[in-house]
Amino acid sequence: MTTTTTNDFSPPNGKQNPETIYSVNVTLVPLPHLTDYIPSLQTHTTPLQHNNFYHPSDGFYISHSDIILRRTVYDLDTNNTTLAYHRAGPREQIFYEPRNVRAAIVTCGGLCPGLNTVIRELVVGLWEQYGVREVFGIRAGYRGFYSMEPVRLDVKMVHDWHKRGGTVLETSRGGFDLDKIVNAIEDRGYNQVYIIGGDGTLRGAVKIFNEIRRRKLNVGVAAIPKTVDNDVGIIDRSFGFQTAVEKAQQAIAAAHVEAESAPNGIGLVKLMGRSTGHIALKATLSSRDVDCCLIPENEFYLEGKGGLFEFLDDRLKQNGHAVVVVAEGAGQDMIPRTDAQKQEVDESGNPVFLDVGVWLKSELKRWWERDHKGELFTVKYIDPTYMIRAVSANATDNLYCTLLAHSAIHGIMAGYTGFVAGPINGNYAYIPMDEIAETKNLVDTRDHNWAWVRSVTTQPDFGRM
Ligand SMILES: Nc1ncnc2c1ncn2[C@@H]1O[C@H](COP(=O)(O)OP(=O)(O)OP(=O)(O)O)[C@@H](O)[C@H]1O
Ligand SMILES: O=P(O)(O)OC[C@H]1O[C@](O)(CO)[C@@H](O)[C@@H]1O
Ligand SMILES: [Mg+2]
Repeated sequence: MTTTTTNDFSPPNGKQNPETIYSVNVTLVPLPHLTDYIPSLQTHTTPLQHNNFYHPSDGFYISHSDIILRRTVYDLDTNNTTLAYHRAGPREQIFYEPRNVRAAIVTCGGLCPGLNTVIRELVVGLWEQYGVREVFGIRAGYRGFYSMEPVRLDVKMVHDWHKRGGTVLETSRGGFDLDKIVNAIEDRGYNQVYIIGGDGTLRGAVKIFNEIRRRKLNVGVAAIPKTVDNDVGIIDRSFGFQTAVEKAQQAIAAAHVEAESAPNGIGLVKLMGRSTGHIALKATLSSRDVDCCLIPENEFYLEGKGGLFEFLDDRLKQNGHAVVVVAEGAGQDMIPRTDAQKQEVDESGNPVFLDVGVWLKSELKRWWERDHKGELFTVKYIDPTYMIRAVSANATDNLYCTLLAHSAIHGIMAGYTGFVAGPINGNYAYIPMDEIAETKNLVDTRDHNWAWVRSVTTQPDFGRM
């Protein structure tokens, strides 16, 4: 980056000095590489050089000095800094002989549209672009490394997997046993490990990578972030999220039809989002049928001035119907629960939620009975929870999954390890796993997206302003 600076940022007369140069301070985030702990590793020219379908021309190969800026928007009046990451893509020199590669692919955590596409494209990319012939699917998540026989994968087998929802390899929660997993990786002779999963999976992947590095194993580890909730930070969005939002709209449309077809009808839709309201937010913005969107990042209340009931009372008087979208993680603190329920966690240690939709439906009915006894009223509750994530990916997500998988392969082949492949401002980058495992992408209720939701719905701010 240039270091020349000037403080003359004044364009009001429309005449910007064409020679003005501004500066941005860039800090390049170091990316782990196998040669950090195995300095003797040999390089090989990539087989892409002789691939019938790729014709490497100028600019085809990415070099170690190609970077992607984390921030692309700057205010020239302030002292600007940004992090930068190594750019994803094929390298001319690689650190594996393809015929010696034994790759393992695992999917962990909940389902997400596009999982099968990522698996398919890892197999196809390794096979077609690099000539790798030993690719194994680990069954049923992390536990599969040490407790099940792997499945041998080939291009023919995975041919139509992108058309299928779920994960053909199967997935699970829990079962993370670091020693057993890394022992299995060693014993089975895997030298490339591709891990597809969400925040919990990424935290596990960091531990696997650290243990592999501690043992100085010649094994590259890459992760591809997966979460229908879109709660992984740094990257633009997670795959499958758009498909899920699209699917969620069908539920909202149905809730709207039900609500407007009844006197004082309320359509209530619960959408996924354990601790983030991204699906609810984007489905609300794109549907425009929603009167109120409730998310975990913005606490709400029911009774009194500025509460949900007062708002719905007005909306029913004005329009005769209303649609409420609630993210599953919203309002959890208001739902009465037993001590045992308070302690409940799933096999991965995630808290188990009570059904906010069921609770809200009964609270709405209680409110109406109390304040409007004798007047017609109906609440139609739609819970499409698993329907929005159990579908196959849409076209955009399928293409996205392909680029993610191929980026991961190129990175591992280039000797990088302990990284996540993902897009930052539209460009694919390699991000150290530990950095991404520590970030969380929450809805920022101070930014324009949430303001937009509020302006579209005119819902209350629940005391935030
Ligand atoms: N801190 C951690 N350290 C090691 N392993 C972990 C950790 N957290 C979770 N895991 C393991 O990662 C796997 C997936 O975790 P989890 O069930 O939380 O799903 P996830 O990856 O967060 O995906 P999602 O939440 O999108 O469904 C499980 O096998 C779990 O045991
Ligand atoms: O698959 P399970 O264990 O029912 O978990 C459901 C959770 O998984 C997710 O789909 C992804 O984390 C959440 O939205 C949801 O809370
Ligand atoms: Mg998770």
